[in-house]
Amino acid sequence: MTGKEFFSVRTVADALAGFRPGHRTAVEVVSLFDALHRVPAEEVRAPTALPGFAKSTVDGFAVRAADTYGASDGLPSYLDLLGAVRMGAAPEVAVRSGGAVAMPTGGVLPDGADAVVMVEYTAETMPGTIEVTRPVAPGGGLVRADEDVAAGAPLVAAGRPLRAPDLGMLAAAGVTSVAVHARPRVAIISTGDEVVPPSTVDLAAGQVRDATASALAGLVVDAGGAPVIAGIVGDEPGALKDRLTEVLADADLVVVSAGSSVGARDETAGAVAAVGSVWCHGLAIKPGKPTLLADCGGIPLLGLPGNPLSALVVFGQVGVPLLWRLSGCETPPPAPSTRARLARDLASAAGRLDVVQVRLRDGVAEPVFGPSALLSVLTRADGYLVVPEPATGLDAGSDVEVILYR
Ligand SMILES: Nc1nc2c(c(=O)[nH]1)N[C@H]1C(S)=C(S)[C@@H](COP(=O)(O)OP(=O)(O)OC[C@H]3O[C@@H](n4cnc5c(N)ncnc54)[C@H](O)[C@@H]3O)O[C@H]1N2
Ligand code: MOO
Repeated sequence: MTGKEFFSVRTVADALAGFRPGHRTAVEVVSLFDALHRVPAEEVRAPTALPGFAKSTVDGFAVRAADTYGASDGLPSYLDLLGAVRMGAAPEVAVRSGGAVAMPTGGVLPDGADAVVMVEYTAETMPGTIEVTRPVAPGGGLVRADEDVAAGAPLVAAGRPLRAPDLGMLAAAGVTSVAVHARPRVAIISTGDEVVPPSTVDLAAGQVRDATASALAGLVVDAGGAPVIAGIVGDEPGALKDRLTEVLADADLVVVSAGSSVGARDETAGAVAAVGSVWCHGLAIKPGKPTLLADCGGIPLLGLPGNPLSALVVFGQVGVPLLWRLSGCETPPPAPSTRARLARDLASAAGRLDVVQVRLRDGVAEPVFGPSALLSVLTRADGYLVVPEPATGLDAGSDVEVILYR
């Protein structure tokens, strides 16, 4: 059909605000070793205080701080050496006024002590007596029993992906498993008669190997999802609808690439309309306008442009936040970024989000231009910048934020 236009074009901001999945994935309990970047389904509180005992943070001597006041190289404080604390054991001796107990870093602070003076500021000039040549303030050289976390205080928050230190904190608290949202299952369907599996050795005229599914699977994994490669569907009428019906039974998000433009064989919109309700057809983004968002009985569906570059850009802007939300995380973890100086003017249309690939050289962001038909535009880029929806462009020399690929 000719003369077709996109209907119901929406902005990316609208899509992020208004196209929200109603459901979250189920909750499962995983061990700490499987918990990195997973999203806790509930807050975890510390069963007990951490570290749980007042401990020395230096090698030295547990003392009463007041006994060291005014100490200097010229006029040291002399303290009786009362004993030593062993690592991993309760102190067998207390500190009294005028006394000191030898301490390893991490040892339990003996009763009566309120500070630990570093060994560097002491000397054992005669057996049984130490000289202290620097004063230490109360609380110096130690951490309190509840200084890391108080009993009952939050260890990790619900909805924030777990980072490596969070796993350490949970382990320290004796929490060895954690309830997280299941990885969203993302069914990835490629469409088009010309698209053949990547394993195809010899291509017939006009055939292309499926580049999009593998690349999308990478983005899905990166955003904590579980990709399910759901194959290639040809252009014959009805085929896509049948495949959609199958994959919708077992997916949290369905992604269909190609076929959502305005060409004669662009079947996606029709097939999607048969299994769900189309939320928008056409997104105000460049590249990536031929995008379709639909709700299929509570399962969000993303119809992406055929050009792999455009498909990946749109998935990054819309699919990735959607995936995080499905996993129970409302605000996706920020991608690493850097500031740079824009090398040249960039034009854009107001109301449209432009995603511009850039290379970075010595703090300068040089746009990588090229048609969306070329995937190499993405593989050559170090990152991308966004010309926001209200802007009509950016001037050469502008300070821009570049989101970095890793
Ligand atoms: N008259 C117009 N034509 C086009 C417009 C337009 O607005 N008016 N938009 C262009 C843009 S932008 C894009 S993007 C494409 C998107 O069209 P479709 O989503 O219908 O995708 P196709 O036409 O099927 O494919 C486009 C291109 O990508 C190749 N392709 C598709 N799938 C894969 C895959 N899995 N792996 C590798 N390559 C793939 C396909 O062979 C085509 O070359 O429409 C423009 N046209
Ligand atoms: O939007 Mo097309 O998606 O520019 O290549």
